[in-house]
Amino acid sequence: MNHPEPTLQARRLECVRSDSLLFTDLNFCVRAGQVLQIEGPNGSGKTSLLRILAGLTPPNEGEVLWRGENIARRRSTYFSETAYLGHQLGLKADLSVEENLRLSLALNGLSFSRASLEEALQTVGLEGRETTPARALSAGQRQRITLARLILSSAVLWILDEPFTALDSSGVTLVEAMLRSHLNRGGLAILTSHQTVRLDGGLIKLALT
Ligand SMILES: Nc1ncnc2c1ncn2[C@@H]1O[C@H](COP(=O)(O)OP(=O)(O)OP(=O)(O)O)[C@@H](O)[C@H]1O
Repeated sequence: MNHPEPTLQARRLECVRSDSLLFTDLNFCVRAGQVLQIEGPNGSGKTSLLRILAGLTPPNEGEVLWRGENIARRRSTYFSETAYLGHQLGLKADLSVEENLRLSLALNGLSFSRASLEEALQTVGLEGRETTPARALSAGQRQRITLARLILSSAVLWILDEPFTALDSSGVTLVEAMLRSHLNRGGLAILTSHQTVRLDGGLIKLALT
């Protein structure tokens, strides 16, 4: 079966939280090779929008389409093609770096070889840390575990909530490089960030108020 191009489309999205209307009639389309950066002040609804796009919360109105189909109707396919990096990193403090990665990828039915693990850890600056428990790492190093998860997931769509938080300048440069190679491979990404994201092209923006 031929799958339509990877595109994520928001149609007439509305979100109400705590009786406040965060956004309504929100429409956009993100295609392969593009990053959508969602900007807006604290409390404007960026995380709420990401959770809707990730299929974790239903919108009050409207729909999200992946490859032209409503994500609510094709949840398992959608989740298998998506990597969501939320505020909560989803790490188990007592598990090692490797165990955390194996567990989180297994939840999506994925596994990886020793060579892929070593390469991913090298890329994110955690080489030799396979057996270190997550609780023994710094906040930035824990964030880097989730970057390794992104690399190992081979997801087409990355949804990243504040991916630069806790990272030093080399970490910021690393995430930008990862985004560039993800786009070059035909991937797409949606992220929230208060800072400038340096890409070679493909960056589109959406401002919440
Ligand atoms: N689980 C929840 N129940 C009720 N209200 C919520 C919930 N989560 C968020 N809200 C409210 O929705 C609004 C938007 O929150 P959200 O986290 O989406 O904003 P944000 O733009 O990501 O903020 P920040 O920049 O601070 O991360 C806030 O006013 C918040 O109080």
